[in-house]
Amino acid sequence: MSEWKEEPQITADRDTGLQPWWRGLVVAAGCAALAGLSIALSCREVGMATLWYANAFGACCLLQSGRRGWWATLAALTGGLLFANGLAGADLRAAVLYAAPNLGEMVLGGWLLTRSPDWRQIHRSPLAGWRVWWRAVLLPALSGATLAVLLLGGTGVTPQSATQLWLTWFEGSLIGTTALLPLGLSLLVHREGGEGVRSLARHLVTGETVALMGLSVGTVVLALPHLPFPFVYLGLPMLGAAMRLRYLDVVLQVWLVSLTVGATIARGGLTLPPVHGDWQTLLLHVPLLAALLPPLLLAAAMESARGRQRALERERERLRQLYEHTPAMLHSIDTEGRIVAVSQRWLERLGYPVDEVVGRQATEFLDGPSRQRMLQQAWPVLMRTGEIRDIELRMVCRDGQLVDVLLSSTGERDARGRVVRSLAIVEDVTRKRLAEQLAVQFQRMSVMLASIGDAVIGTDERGCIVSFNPAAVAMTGWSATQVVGQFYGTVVHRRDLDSGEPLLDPVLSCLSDGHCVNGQAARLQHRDGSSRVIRETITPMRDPDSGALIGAVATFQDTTTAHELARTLARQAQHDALTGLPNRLLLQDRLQQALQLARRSGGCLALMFLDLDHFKQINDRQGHDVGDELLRQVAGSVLGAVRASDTVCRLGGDEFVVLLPQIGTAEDAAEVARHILGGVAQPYRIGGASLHVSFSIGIAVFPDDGEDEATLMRRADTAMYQAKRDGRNGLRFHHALDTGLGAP
Ligand SMILES: Nc1nc2c(ncn2[C@@H]2O[C@H](COP(=O)(O)OP(=O)(O)OP(=O)(O)O)[C@@H](O)[C@H]2O)c(=O)[nH]1
Repeated sequence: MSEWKEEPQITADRDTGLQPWWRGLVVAAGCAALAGLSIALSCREVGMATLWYANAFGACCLLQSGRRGWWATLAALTGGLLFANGLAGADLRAAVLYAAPNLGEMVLGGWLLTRSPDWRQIHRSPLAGWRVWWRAVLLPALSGATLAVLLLGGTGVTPQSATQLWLTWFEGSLIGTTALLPLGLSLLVHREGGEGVRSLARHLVTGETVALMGLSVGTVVLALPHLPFPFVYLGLPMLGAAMRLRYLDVVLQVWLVSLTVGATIARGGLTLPPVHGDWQTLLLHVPLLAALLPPLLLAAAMESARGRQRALERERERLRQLYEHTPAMLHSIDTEGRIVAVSQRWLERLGYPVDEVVGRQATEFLDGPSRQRMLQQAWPVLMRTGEIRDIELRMVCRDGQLVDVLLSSTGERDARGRVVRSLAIVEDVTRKRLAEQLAVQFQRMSVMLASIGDAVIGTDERGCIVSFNPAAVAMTGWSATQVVGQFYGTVVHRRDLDSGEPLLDPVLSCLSDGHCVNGQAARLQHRDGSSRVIRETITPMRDPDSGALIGAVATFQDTTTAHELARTLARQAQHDALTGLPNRLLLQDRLQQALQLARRSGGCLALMFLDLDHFKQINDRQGHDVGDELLRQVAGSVLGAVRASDTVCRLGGDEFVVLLPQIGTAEDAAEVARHILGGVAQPYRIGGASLHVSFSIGIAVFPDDGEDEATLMRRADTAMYQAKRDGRNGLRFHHALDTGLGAP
């Protein structure tokens, strides 16, 4: 023995928990028991030990003891062997001579087992079983038999010849170790795997195990005494059990069968073949070995196959779980296009139960155009190349909803390279497509908002700005980044057009009552201090589904030009173009207001008609332009003669009207008229000429001369004509026409 290699993985003995002396006692007792059993089963009639179990036990004990406990184990085994031989009647010398070859076998077997880890695979690899057999069974038996002949031959301890001794030793050791070593090694393997004794026992005591073991043992009991070639019959149940039972069950059965064979032979229940003694042992042991060894190898092969089968099933189950529960839409189809498997995600997204999907054509779940594309383009490519990538399709949910998908598929091929099935991954791109469409729409809207001439400002539900287009930037002077998050009213400063007072934030009122604020005109203050007139509209924005307010959009446009134009037009409509004085339209308006006031207050007003005297002559002599200028200067003179609250208007030609809205008496009006007459009496210097003009003035007084506009106008006109008739350059009151009063 060169070196005992510490086998780091052998842990059986190192954690038994037994005290060394107690363990030694157990080892010695076990060895003695098995040796004693073997001796007891020896067939004395033929002078041989049919099977020898102690060496298998010893090899296992040495294997599990490790390097440190090796000597103690060996000592215990020696003690056990000596005790058994002594008990069988051998003297000490004979016992020592018998024990020595057995110890040699144990050591050789144990050492060879530690050199190779094959024994751990014994239960699931026939090759490992074979290697273990010839290394730990055959070689030790050959060595032991040879050593026995060397030690015992010629000592008189045994009556057998050297050949007989070698044969009986070799065969007994070979059969006994073949029968027991696999059981011992299996128990060690199970113990290393953490399987307890109870679990092993529960597994062993099953109906099938007991029945098959009973069949094998019964075959031994029946066949050995009564049938020729009994081991042929024994082989059948043994092989049957090897195919059905676990390896541990089979090795236990092998050991029990060997025990039964040994017991049967010991009882003389075997009819030995009628040949010479040496041949008799061979013809007994070779068939027995042939009956015991193949079931062991077959059981390992079956265990291995079952292990592979279980691994395959686990793998298949794992793949099935992975397939069904992977968070992706998967389906598999056969060559006819029928769905054969589908993932949970696929079913959830399209809303189908699995039994409505499996077996149906995959194209049934596509809309019309997609079905055509699949059948005419994608499917032929898949069948030909075994692969298609990112085919854009539209699937139909159970409720009719459409789902945009990208389908990629890979074909499974048979041995001849033909596609027999394909696995498709379906990517739901509905949201992606929607997002793309929204992005395009958003871009278009952004361009539109940027291009639009009106300011467009979006706010959130609180009234804070969220978008601000370039027109708004131009009109307010704020940049979009400066205003986002600010209230509309703090950015868009608006004032009342007439009063100039700051206006409230219209977005806030729109958001509070949910109503549009339509076409409000206001003056917008630019950041640079300038202002412009705007017309703004505030519209609430609502969530299309819930109807809840989600913000507001304010739009306004610059209406400064239109506003100024309107004001100019309004002014032109009410004023005389030549003199800038109010015209008849405005006069009527003011007269109406003055009459209302006078009626309410009980006051008086006067309406004066003024007509230039002989103006035609000036026109004719000096020209129309001079006449125009004269009219302008005369208008200024009249204006200078009245108060700011009075209205001077030109009716047309050389006719003027003065409205005095508040007078105390008619004399007040006469005073003003005289003042006017005095004013225009001054010469006007126009174009180098000095021109003299005068007015004929007719006056009507409210309420004495009339109570409405038309009457007052008519009567003032009448009075004016009277003034003309009376010689011009004077004034006449209407109410004094009959009395001749009112002359200056
Ligand atoms: N330069 C100028 N002349 C005007 C304008 N409108 C009217 N006239 C002239 O004013 C004159 C008015 O003359 P009348 O009021 O009819 O007669 P008159 O010469 O003033 O004489 P009496 O009124 O009777 O004192 C006409 O010759 C018109 O052609 C105007 O806008 N500019």
